[in-house]
Order: sequence, then C-alpha cells, then structure tokens
Amino acid sequence: MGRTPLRVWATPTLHAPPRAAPPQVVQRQLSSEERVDKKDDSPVTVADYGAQAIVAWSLQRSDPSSRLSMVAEEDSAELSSPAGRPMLERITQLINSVLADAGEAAQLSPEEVLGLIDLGGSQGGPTGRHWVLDPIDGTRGFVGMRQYSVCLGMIQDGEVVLGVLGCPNLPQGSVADDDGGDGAAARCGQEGVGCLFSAHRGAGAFATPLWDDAAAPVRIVVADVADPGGARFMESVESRHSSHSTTAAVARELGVTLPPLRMDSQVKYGLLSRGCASIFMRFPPPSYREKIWDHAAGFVIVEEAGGRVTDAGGVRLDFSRGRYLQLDRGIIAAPPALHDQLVAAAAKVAPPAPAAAP
Ligand SMILES: Nc1ncnc2c1ncn2[C@@H]1O[C@H](COP(=O)(O)O)[C@@H](O)[C@H]1OP(=O)(O)O
Ligand SMILES: [Mg+2]
Repeated sequence: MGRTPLRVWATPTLHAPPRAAPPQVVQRQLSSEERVDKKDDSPVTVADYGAQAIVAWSLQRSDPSSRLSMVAEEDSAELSSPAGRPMLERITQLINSVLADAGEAAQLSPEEVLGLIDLGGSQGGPTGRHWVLDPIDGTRGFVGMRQYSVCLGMIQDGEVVLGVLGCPNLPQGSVADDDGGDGAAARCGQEGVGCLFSAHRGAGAFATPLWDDAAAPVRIVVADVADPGGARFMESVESRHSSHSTTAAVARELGVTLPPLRMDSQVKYGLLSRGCASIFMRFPPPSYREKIWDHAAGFVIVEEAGGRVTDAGGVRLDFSRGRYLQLDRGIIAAPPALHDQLVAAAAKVAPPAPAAAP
C-alpha cells in the first residue's frame, strides 16, 4: 500500500521518532480538552477529526479531477463555534505535524480542516463511487486505552469493492483473552503489535504489519471450523453497543463453550478474517441504526477471507441504501459452515419482533 498518509497517521513512536503525532501518542496523552461528548453521548476526539481530515485530503489529492463522494462519521459542527476553536487549532496542529513528518510541503489552515471534515457528508447510494470512512472506530476503546481501528471502504454501484482496516493496537500474532482489555495499550508501539487488513473484491484478503512498509501482505482466510464446540465468538466490550446476554444465549443454543473474546471496533472483522476467532455477533438496542462506515471495510475483508456477514435473519448486508444499514435485529459473521447454524440459533433465542398490527 506504500507510505500513504493513512499509514503515516498510524506510525508508532518506537519505529519513528515522535516528530509526527501518531495515534498512539494522541491516545496516550489525550487530555480532557481533546475530547467532547456528542449529542448521542458518544465521545469524539482530536484523533477522530484529524484522521477524517487527513484521509479526505489524501483521497482528494489522489484524484483531483473527480468530485469526491465520502460518507464519513464526523462533521465540523462542534468545531465551528467559538467554543470549538481551541480544539480545531489543536487538530490543525496535529495534522500539520503529520504532513511535515511525511515529507509533505502542504500545511493546512483551520478553515481548510473544517472543509475537509465536511467532505464526509455524502449520502452514498446505489450508483457511483463512494468512499466510506470511520476515522476512529471504537472511540470508547480509543479513550479507554483499548482497541480501535481506522476503517476505509469503497462502494462502487452499491457494492463494497475495497476495504482497509488499520488496527494500531492489535497484536500480529495470536490474541489472548485479555488482548481487548487494558493490556493492549501497554503493548502498543511494541514489536509485533499493529495490523493492516485489506481486501479488493475478487482478489482475496490480506494482512500486513502496520508500520513495516517492506513486509509483504499475507493472504488470510477464516477458520475452518464447523463444530461450534471449538468455536470462539467475539462481541463488543461495551454491552450498551451489543447485548452480552443475547450473544451468550445464542452461543449457548449453538453449543459454543469457549468464553467470548471482547474487542472494540472493527478489529473483530480483522480477527475473524485471520481465523483468530470464528464468530462475530452484534445485537445493538432495537432503536439503534447501524451506519455503513462501521461495517463496510470489515465486510469486504471477511467476505474475501471466505466468511459470511449478514443480519441476524441471514440477509447479506446491503450498503446501497445511503448512510445507514437496514437490519433485522443485528449482525452475524462467521465461516459458511457455522453461519447457517448461527442464524438458526438466533431465530430461536432472539426471534424477530412480531410485525405491528396495521
Ligand atoms: N448506543 C449504541 N449502540 C450500538 N452501537 C453504538 C452505540 N453507540 C455507538 N455505537 C457504535 O458501536 C461501534 C463500536 O462497536 P464496538 O463496541 O463493537 O466496538 C462504534 O461504531 C460506535 O459508534 P462510534 O463509531 O460513533 O463510536
Ligand atoms: Mg464507528
């Protein structure tokens, strides 16, 4: 993938002196002025805004002749008011230090940063090309010194055709039970931590160490597990994001005996694609609407690794309907041999709500 700004943003201090502002530095030193709580009570930080602006800058530069359509999580509303000015200036400073560290001559003004963030306001849709970005997926994990990922997908005529997941805190080898917890942050920047997953539709899924430009991508495939007794399932750390009691009931019904692996963000899709676990389940509160940037990159990577990603009713996710997914209950991802069994178990313990009377 070369030395893209996305990779530069994720470069850890251990391998490159901290002239730039990689996310580990931002994550470790995050002050209360560098995060705010959005209207939906979820946190957003200087890293979310900074990563969105720098990816937009990079995409725009890669194809200046075409109009960029980007469906991304953040907008500039919080930063545009006088109260948001100090945070905007801090974000601009971080971006400019990343650009300088990457050898780029460009330096951005705060107003240019606002414009770049707002490039993410596209509605997507069934035709044309749309980039889909979650600049920091799992912001609660980021703030809590756990896992998070930078997630970029590309939709072409309603189909996700490209996906990249940058996972700066994820070990490249096996992942133990405590890797989603506080232990992950203690290891970030260490040898063997930091993964980049990628997939191009029809060309397979690959993993590579995040900050080793010379490393060849390695093809990854989902685990060849058909027996639920040997399957490990993954879910959110945050029970407010996905019901732990529902996933436990589905796992019991299926005959899964291993305890869950709890991880923040789309790193779960990366781990599934790499065969580190065999099942991903997500059952958000019924009122929650899933956004396409929270799943697009992981979706194509899992499919290209040989897995299936559907809603709880077994219907393949559809990214052609704008900024939101329309789902039956939740999301289930697994190798084909387990997937049908999972959908059947979910139908038993978490059946769809009866249709409202006319
Ligand atoms: N109330 C909620 N219910 C379900 N998911 C949520 C809720 N609030 C935020 N999320 C999203 O859950 C995702 C993280 O999932 P996980 O807990 O598995 O890591 C994030 O994309 C996060 O959005 P955001 O990107 O705004 O932080
Ligand atoms: Mg997200």
